[in-house]
This record gives sequence, C-alpha cells and structure tokens, in this order.
Amino acid sequence: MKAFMDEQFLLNTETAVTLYEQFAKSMPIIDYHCHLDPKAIYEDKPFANLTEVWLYGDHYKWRAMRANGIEEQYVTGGEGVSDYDRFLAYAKTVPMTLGNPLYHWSHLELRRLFGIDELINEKNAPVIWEKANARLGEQSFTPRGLIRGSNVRVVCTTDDPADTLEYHRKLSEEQELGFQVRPSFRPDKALEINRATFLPWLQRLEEVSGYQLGDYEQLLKALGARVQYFHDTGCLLSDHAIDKVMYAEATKEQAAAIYEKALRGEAVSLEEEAAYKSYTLLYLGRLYAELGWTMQLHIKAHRNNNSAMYDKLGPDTGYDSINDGPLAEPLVKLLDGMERGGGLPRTILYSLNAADNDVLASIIGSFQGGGIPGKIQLGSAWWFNDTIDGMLAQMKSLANMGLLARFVGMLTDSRSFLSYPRHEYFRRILCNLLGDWVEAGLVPHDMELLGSIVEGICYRNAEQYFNFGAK
Ligand SMILES: O=C[C@H](O)[C@@H](O)[C@@H](O)[C@H](O)C(=O)O
Repeated sequence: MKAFMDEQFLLNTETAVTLYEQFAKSMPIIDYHCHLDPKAIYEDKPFANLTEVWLYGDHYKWRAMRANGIEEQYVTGGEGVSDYDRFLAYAKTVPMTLGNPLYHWSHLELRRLFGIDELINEKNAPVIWEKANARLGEQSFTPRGLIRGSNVRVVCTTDDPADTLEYHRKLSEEQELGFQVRPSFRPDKALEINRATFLPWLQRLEEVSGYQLGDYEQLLKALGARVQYFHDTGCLLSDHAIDKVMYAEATKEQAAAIYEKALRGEAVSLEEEAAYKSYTLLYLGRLYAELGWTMQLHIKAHRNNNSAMYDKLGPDTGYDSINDGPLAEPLVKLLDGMERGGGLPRTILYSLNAADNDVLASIIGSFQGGGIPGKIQLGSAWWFNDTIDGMLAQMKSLANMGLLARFVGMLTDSRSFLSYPRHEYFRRILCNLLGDWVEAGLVPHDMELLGSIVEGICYRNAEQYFNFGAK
C-alpha cells in the first residue's frame, strides 16, 4: 500500500518518478485560461481568511457541499452565517468527496500553498483554520504572492469585449510584476442573438466603442476595434462558449437582415441564429488569424439548469452539466468555412462531453497546417472532465489520433488563486502515463526524448504556441 498523497503520489513507476522530479516539477506554469479577476491582481489585497480565498466563488466546492446536504446559507453565504461556519461546512464535506478530484485538490492546496498536512475533516477544522489564517497575513499570500509563489509566468483572464481592461492596462505598466497578465476576448454576448443579454450588451458596446450599432456593418467594425484594443493590451487568445455548435452558410446581407430583426425585437429562428453566428464567427476568426491569436471553443456545457437557483444566484454557481447532441458536422463546417476564407486561426477545441474526445481528436487532424506545430489542439480535459480519468482519456485520444507531444497542456479555468496545484496534479498524471508506456515496452526508455516531451507539454509548447515571449 502506498502512503496517502506521498512524494510519489500518482507516480507508479520509476520512470514516472524521474520524469516528474527531473523534468515536470520545476517547469513554470502558463495558465492560459482562467477566470481570475484582474482587479484583484492589481489591488493585491490580502485575504481576510481561508473561506474568502478558498470558498468564495468556487462552484465546484459549492456543488459538493450541496450534495452533502449542507444548507445553502453555508454554501454561498447568508445572514448569521460566519466565514468560519462556511469553512466548517466544507471541512465536513471533504471526507465525503473521496474519489472526486476535490479531495486531492483540497489537500494539495493546503499542503503546497500553506504547508498544512492535516487531513481535512470536521475534527481538524479548527487547527486548519488557525494555521491557514495565520499565514494569510504574509506577503506571499496576496493574489500576486500566490501567483509568484506558484511559479506562474502567464495568466490569461476571460474578458468581455465591452470591458475597458482598465486593470490589465495598469498591470502592464508595472515593472516588477514578475508575471504577465493578459486579457482574453470572450464575445459570447455578441453572438447570442436570442438571449436577453443581447440588446443591453449592444448598448454597452456602443458606449465603450463609440460606434452607433444600428446596422450590422457597424457592429462588425466595433468588434474589430475591440479586437484591436484587446490586442494592444496584450491579448493573444479569444474564448467562445459555444454550448451548441451551429453552422449555416450566410452572406453578409443575410446576417445583417437577421441582426436588424433582433434590433427591432422580432423573433429570430434557430436557422437564422445559426446563419448570424456563422457569419460573425467567420469574421472574428479572420481577425484572430491575422493577429496570430488562438481561438478557444468551449463546447457543450448545459448551463443554468436550475432556474430557481439561477434567479437567486446567477450563472456559474454550480448548476451546469454536460450536454449531448450533434457536433461533428456543424463543427467541421465551421472550421472549413474559416479555412476556406483564409481565416482559420490557431484553435483549441474543448468539449465538456468526454464522448466527443475521439471525434475532436480526429477533426483536428483535418485542419492542421501552416507550419505551426499542433495548430489545432484538442483542449485539456475541461471542468467535469478535469479528473484523473478525464485527463487520461483526453491525452490518450490525442495520442491515438494525433500528436500528444505537441499538446499545449493544462490550464486551471479557475476563479481562485489557490488552484495552481491542479497543474501539479496534471503533470503527475502525464508523467505516470508515459511511465506506464515505458514499463510496458511501448515506448523506449529514452529519458532525453521523454523529458523533452514532458517539458514541452508542461510549459514550452504553450509558450511557443501562444507566442507569449513576443511582447
Ligand atoms: O471550470 C469551470 C469553469 O470555471 C466554468 O465555470 C467556466 O468554464 C465557465 O462555464 C465558462 O463558460 O467559462
């Protein structure tokens, strides 16, 4: 029996241990997709207590607490509930998360960041609370301290085109920051023509961009101007939540007519939605390609399932799940449309449905090219797949059908400054997979080759692929 989460955690062969210790462990982190708040990084305020830094905003933990029978006021807060009460409710929940990555992540976070080795449970809760809070006053526990201490070189946040990027601009002027903070362009609200957010968002965009958005041509120009503004602020990635991939070929005139219908408050059919989205995405794809950006497509989330809770708490609060439905045909058409128009950027495809791994791994092979290693990527196991099994499945699909060695690796997708140990978790799983292959005689015991592949997937591939060294 191995000891719980010892130095060889998740590393079952000598080769895996060597790969992890000698190559993976010391590689810096590039967190190219997350939901951290740039304002919090800029202001760099210390956290009041462990609950604030660990539980506020973390919908993964909230889901587990609800499933454990914890009442909502202890999950997301409520009158008369202290931060300690909320922490205690989570501490009680952790032992019940056995088998869920939260069990490992939570222990890794306390161990690596706070040096706290206690098992997390109700009995140890007071001690953990004391020890962690005592450390939160140290300089290394502010947002910047945590980023630096985790050896993070680049953080890419997720930002709306109408955002002023005020804090990114301020951060970019700082000489001693020690890491890059870059925005990512996430124009979902421009594409979701059928959602209630569409018209209010256009108004915001009008204010920020100065364009009068009464016709589609102006919308395209305004989006183009925002892409350029983001680029000038250091952006190199876009991100799209495409819950359902749709494709319908459309002319600009058709897209414009649909846009105008929406402006008049008239109903837009699903076919029209597909046409509008397709034309607009192709246009954006061209801009991304021209600027050397990477486009991320996050596909098949089924969001806001519990409408009563949505009304109380809003989005991203733990009420989403995995969607199903057709993917290959509309996605291939979309990528093909971009390629034909000369505008297929570097692209990362993530599906929340792990059943799509092979579909995506085979599709990416049809659009590689341009002399860019791994131009089209199978994205790292995302959200509900960010588990041991999920990561293995994603890497195996990629290896079976494409080039694992060109994979740009892990990201946290997190809203918490404590999530960087997820990179360690991923790296151990990666090294173990390669170690198993060596053990089985499937690949040579060539540590130079294996080591360079590990370093590539942990850090170098991403650095090169996204061009983070450029400016
Ligand atoms: O890991 C889960 C994520 O943070 C999840 O909340 C996001 O991926 C979000 O749905 C998004 O659309 O960007």
